[in-house]
Amino acid sequence: MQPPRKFNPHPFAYHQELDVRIESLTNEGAGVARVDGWVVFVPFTLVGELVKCRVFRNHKNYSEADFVSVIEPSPQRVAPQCALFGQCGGCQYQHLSYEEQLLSKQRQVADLLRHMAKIEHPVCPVIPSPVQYGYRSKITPHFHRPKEGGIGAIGFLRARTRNAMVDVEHCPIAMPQLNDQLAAVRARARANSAEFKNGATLLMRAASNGVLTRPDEIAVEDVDGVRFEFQAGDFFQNNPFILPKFVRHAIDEAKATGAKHLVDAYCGSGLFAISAARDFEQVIGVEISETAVKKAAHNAEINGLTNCRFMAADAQHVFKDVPHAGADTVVIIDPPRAGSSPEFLQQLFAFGPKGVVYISCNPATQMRDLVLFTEAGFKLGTVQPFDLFPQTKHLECVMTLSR
Ligand SMILES: C[S@@+](CC[C@H](N)C(=O)[O-])C[C@H]1O[C@@H](n2cnc3c(N)ncnc32)[C@H](O)[C@@H]1O
Repeated sequence: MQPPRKFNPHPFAYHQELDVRIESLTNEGAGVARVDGWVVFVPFTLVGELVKCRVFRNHKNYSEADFVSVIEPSPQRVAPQCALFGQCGGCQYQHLSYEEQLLSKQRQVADLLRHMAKIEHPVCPVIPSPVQYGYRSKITPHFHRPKEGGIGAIGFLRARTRNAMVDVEHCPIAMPQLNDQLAAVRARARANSAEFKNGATLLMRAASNGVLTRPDEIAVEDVDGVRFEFQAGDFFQNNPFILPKFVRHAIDEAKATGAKHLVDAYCGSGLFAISAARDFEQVIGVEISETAVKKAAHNAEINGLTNCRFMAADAQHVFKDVPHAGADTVVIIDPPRAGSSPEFLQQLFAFGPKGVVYISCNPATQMRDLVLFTEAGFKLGTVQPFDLFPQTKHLECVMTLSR
């Protein structure tokens, strides 16, 4: 096999096979081995295992290798349910028992707290998802620009590539009703390949009113007796099985601050604001997507709530419109993966809320923001991760901050 043009041949040759013992896992779940002190990363491996791997890249002070086979398996190794596990970039943990997945995510949060935020702080055990396969309510299979022969692979990004797709006929982490319709959705795209000048992303959203494939269709979800309507293409949490516990925790933490009022920043179609409305005198939500925020106002109405107000704006603008003192108000923030903006945090700190419940699907940006919270005089309370995404490296973390 010819090495790629820029391959650095030190210390290993291209595709050189090594037998290595896995000593630890990185934050993102890849195995770490050492060969005469030189670090080699091998994905899909577990601590203690002896594995065969194949080097594909040497960096300045470490190498990356593909996993080839297990020579001595860990007792925690389980059989992946997906035939594409290892090829598809969607899942990283199917080979790991569920208990170990949870422990590894708890350790990941503690490590990030230690290394990024420089805080030694207890992390609660990760709340498990009641369903560990067949839980995802939304999938978005993608395909590249059709060539003369029509559409190629329809599926997800191939592991450790930036652009290659792996063809996915069945996704075991998706809800069964999505898999039931996946063949038809794929066939429809292929039959209409002439319509696609470019690649495209297909939408499949399972809601209580069926499987929706058009972004402007209205999805309906019930979360703990509260009805939510939203556009199928807008954001909504992807694991309905864990949602009641997850939402309850955020609200209980917000209530425990003793604040009378709630601001829900990055509120989407109002999941936290509306679920919490009966626990607070006044609730204000802010969200940048106009379609989502319209639905939030509508959702307050259909649930018979009259104490909620929603604004379509960049989150940082909410504070000038809050008629209450910061000392009477708690803020829930649930920003996208990039985290909050410095402008938002400045406004938040100037407002001086009684407490903040910070929900994030990206613990790295959450830790970055946490440093600014502690510098602004906030004290870290409960750190509670939730496993919204079993079989994957992703996790959701709820941090409570008080002044
Ligand atoms: C992780 S989602 C959370 C939504 C909601 N809390 C929920 O759980 O359904 C993040 C939301 O932030 C919104 N968003 C992104 N940037 C924003 C900004 N600068 N200001 C306000 N909202 C923003 C997105 O449209 C999205 O709805």
